[in-house]
Amino acid sequence: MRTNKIEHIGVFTSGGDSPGMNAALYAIAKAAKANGIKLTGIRKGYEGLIDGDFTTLKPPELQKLSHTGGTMLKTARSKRFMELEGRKKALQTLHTNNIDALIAIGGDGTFKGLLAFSEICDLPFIGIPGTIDNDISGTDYTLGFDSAVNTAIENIDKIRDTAESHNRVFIVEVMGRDSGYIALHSGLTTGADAILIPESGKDFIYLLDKVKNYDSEDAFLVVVSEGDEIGAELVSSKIKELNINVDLRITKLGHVQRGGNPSAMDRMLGIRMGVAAVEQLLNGNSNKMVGVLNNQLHLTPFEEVVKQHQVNDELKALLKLFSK
Ligand SMILES: Nc1ncnc2c1ncn2[C@@H]1O[C@H](COP(=O)(O)OP(=O)(O)OP(=O)(O)O)[C@@H](O)[C@H]1O
Ligand SMILES: O=P(O)(O)OC[C@H]1O[C@](O)(CO)[C@@H](O)[C@@H]1O
Repeated sequence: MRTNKIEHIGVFTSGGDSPGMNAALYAIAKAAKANGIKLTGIRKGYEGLIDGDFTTLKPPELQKLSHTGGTMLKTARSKRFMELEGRKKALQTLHTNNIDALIAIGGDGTFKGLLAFSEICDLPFIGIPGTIDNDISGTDYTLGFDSAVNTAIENIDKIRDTAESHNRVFIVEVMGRDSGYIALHSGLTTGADAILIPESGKDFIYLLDKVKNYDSEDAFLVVVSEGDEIGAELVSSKIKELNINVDLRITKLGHVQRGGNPSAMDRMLGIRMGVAAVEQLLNGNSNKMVGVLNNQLHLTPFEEVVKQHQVNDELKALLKLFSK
């Protein structure tokens, strides 16, 4: 535990934006003000940390933005921070501006960045998991995942309407990078006929078995994660090989899943984790991520966090049951 007094916190969002980031920033601003701490917003993730691209954050302004998607601090994927030279420049910027602690909201890449930074910088860092992918250990859900799933299901429901009207096969690709969480949640909750995720080797076999019996008098919906090793195009050609008469379309939902107002769950997650991040810094914690496990706030060291959050056996069993 650290004992140095913290008077000035810097906060930034990094990696892909995710709904709920603005709610977390509002909570951080509230908690900082309540504790008499100066708060500086760092724009464009690690890019702003390197360049000293700063802004002041005040609770009344953030209050009006906490229900919105995206991130008011902007975000970036920074090549320069991957290099030691960039990290050294960031360290210099922190010292020049008398920032004595950092809160980062981002995904596993962002926390890998903080781990690399901690080799040359001994200031305390706390992370908040903000990514739609839900691919982070140490929290049941990441900020933005619930909103992204809700956006995906709203769109898949719409696709079902047209698919049923035309008796078509639809392959809907959803985001998630290497993680199948968005596909699994959106596929199960929209009654998809098949769900393909990177974590399962059997899902494609279930699909082929099922599509053989497809009677062309109904819709057939496939939800495929972008990280699945087979991919939407190959799935399409395999289905056509089995049945050349199928009327098939591919829809890639893409970045629509990242935007939009955060769900109630993501707003609450942002508020809880934002306040906790400030409190944990003041408690002397460092190099840890705040998460929510079993509905309790939980701290996990960054080294643990960057190991991928796996789709668990219960969810895999559901995938099997609903795919057959
Ligand atoms: N090993 C590393 N060393 C230094 N910096 C890193 C490292 N890995 C990632 N970063 C920094 O963290 C940034 C954010 O990582 P990344 O682009 O992977 O997004 P992320 O935080 O995983 O979010 P998302 O899940 O939304 O994509 C990178 O652009 C890079 O600047
Ligand atoms: O917007 P970009 O940089 O193309 O990144 C897309 C990736 O970011 C995410 O939206 C969040 O990590 C992934 O689901 C997706 O693979």
